[in-house]
Amino acid sequence: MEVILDQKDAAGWIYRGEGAGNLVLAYTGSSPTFTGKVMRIQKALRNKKPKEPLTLCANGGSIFEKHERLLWRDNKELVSSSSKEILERLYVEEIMSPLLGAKYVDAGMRVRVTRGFLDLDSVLLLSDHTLFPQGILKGEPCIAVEIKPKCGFLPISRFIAKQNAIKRSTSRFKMHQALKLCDQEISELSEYDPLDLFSRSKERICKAIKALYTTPQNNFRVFLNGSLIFGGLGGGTGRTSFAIGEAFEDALKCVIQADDGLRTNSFIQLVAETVYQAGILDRLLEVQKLDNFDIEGAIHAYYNIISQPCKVCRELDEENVNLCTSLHSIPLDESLKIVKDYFIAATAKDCSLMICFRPKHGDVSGYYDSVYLHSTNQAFDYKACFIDLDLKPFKKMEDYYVKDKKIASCYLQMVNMNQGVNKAITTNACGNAH
Ligand SMILES: O=P(O)(O)O[C@@H]1[C@@H](OP(=O)(O)O)[C@H](OP(=O)(O)O)[C@H](O)[C@H](OP(=O)(O)O)[C@H]1OP(=O)(O)O
Ligand SMILES: Nc1ncnc2c1ncn2[C@@H]1O[C@H](COP(=O)(O)OP(=O)(O)OP(=O)(O)O)[C@@H](O)[C@H]1O
Ligand SMILES: [Zn+2]
Repeated sequence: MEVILDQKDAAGWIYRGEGAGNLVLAYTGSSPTFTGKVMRIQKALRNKKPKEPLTLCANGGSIFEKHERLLWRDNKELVSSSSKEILERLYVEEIMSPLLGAKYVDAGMRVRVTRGFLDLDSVLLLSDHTLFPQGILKGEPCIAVEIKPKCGFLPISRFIAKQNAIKRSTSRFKMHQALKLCDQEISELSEYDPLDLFSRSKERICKAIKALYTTPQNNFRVFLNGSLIFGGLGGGTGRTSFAIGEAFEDALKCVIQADDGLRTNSFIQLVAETVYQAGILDRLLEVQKLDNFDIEGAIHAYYNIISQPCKVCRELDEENVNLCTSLHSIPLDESLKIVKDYFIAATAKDCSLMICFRPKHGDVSGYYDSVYLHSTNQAFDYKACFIDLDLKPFKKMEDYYVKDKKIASCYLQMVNMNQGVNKAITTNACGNAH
């Protein structure tokens, strides 16, 4: 039976979180149809006038513009998507799920809504990944961690210009921190480095989780029974203060059986052990690595696809231009593959991972994977899922190139001025007092 959200279903949906593009509401009502679900609403679509069609049927019914249709031409269903929501769902199901593993991906269900419910035609219903499906073990506490890992590898593409060689030895996340600090998007540098989280070394994974706890920004959140208990709601947050740390330690009481002062460490160990043991990030890393030309190579393939003179080659020095010009004589199919892989990798570099835990009782082997926490002698069931696997707009390619240059040069500037980013925190390379 088709699910339709009606005015009578409007009660019980509460704010769960948001990003740049979407608003997420969680269900707390009593309807079994929506129990354990969240609703994901695209912000841009929310503001459409009632009479305006939600399905953007330009381009013969496809929501894609000309070049996007070319890019994704091997996937007929995707190309013929008539609304952004249909497209997003299909992209997750058809492209990301096979790459990341269906076990870790939830494409969700598109549900029609009546005008009395929301000023929309349809929304996406997803499982609430901060919870275990209801009814299995009622009354058990559920603790979930959300990690936005970002890019976990250093690029090795030969198309990286000499002046950007720093990209080969410093993670993009770390370099981006310098730009964010300059732009006052953050007030201090994160201690987190994705290279640790993706390292496959238990010690480095643990170091990464500790760093995320210390400086969560928009990369780390914790939920208890669906409510946020750590991290920023609807955005980032600064360094963890003593008071926040104490409140978190206290909130962990009902899940981690340890004395005061020891629970947070145990929780960090639990998350690190799970990331290490489950190998969840290994696949994500492989998908991120589909970007093997780096933006400095992929941008040339982009100009091939849009059949326009390459704005980048125009500005390169002689040494770089010779190498990059070669990319303008490759077959169209090759250009399409380079750019398509770049976009798939971009999704994988921007998604988040949710891992939900509940204490396990008895020795029974269950449906879920489990992890053992030595420090407290406790076993937990866990389930993991990637969220926010959105397709990035094709027209963002030029922005990606510009931002990449800006990130590398801002970082270098900071290093040069201060001989080390840490020193830059206090003197702030942008000249702003902090
Ligand atoms: O470019 P980045 O690495 O800053 O990633 C953007 C994210 O920034 P952050 O993780 O804070 O660095 C950014 O996150 P915030 O809005 O800063 O929380 C978005 O996720 C953005 O994607 P989209 O435009 O919403 O599709 C992201 O843009 P894409 O690069 O993934 O297109
Ligand atoms: N299926 C889910 N279950 C539980 N919580 C979720 C789910 N999907 C999203 N959330 C929560 O809502 C927040 C915003 O969702 P999401 O990341 O999809 O938004 P976005 O606008 O795409 O973000 P971004 O700006 O990073 O692209 C998440 O950070 C997470 O806390
Ligand atoms: Zn070029």
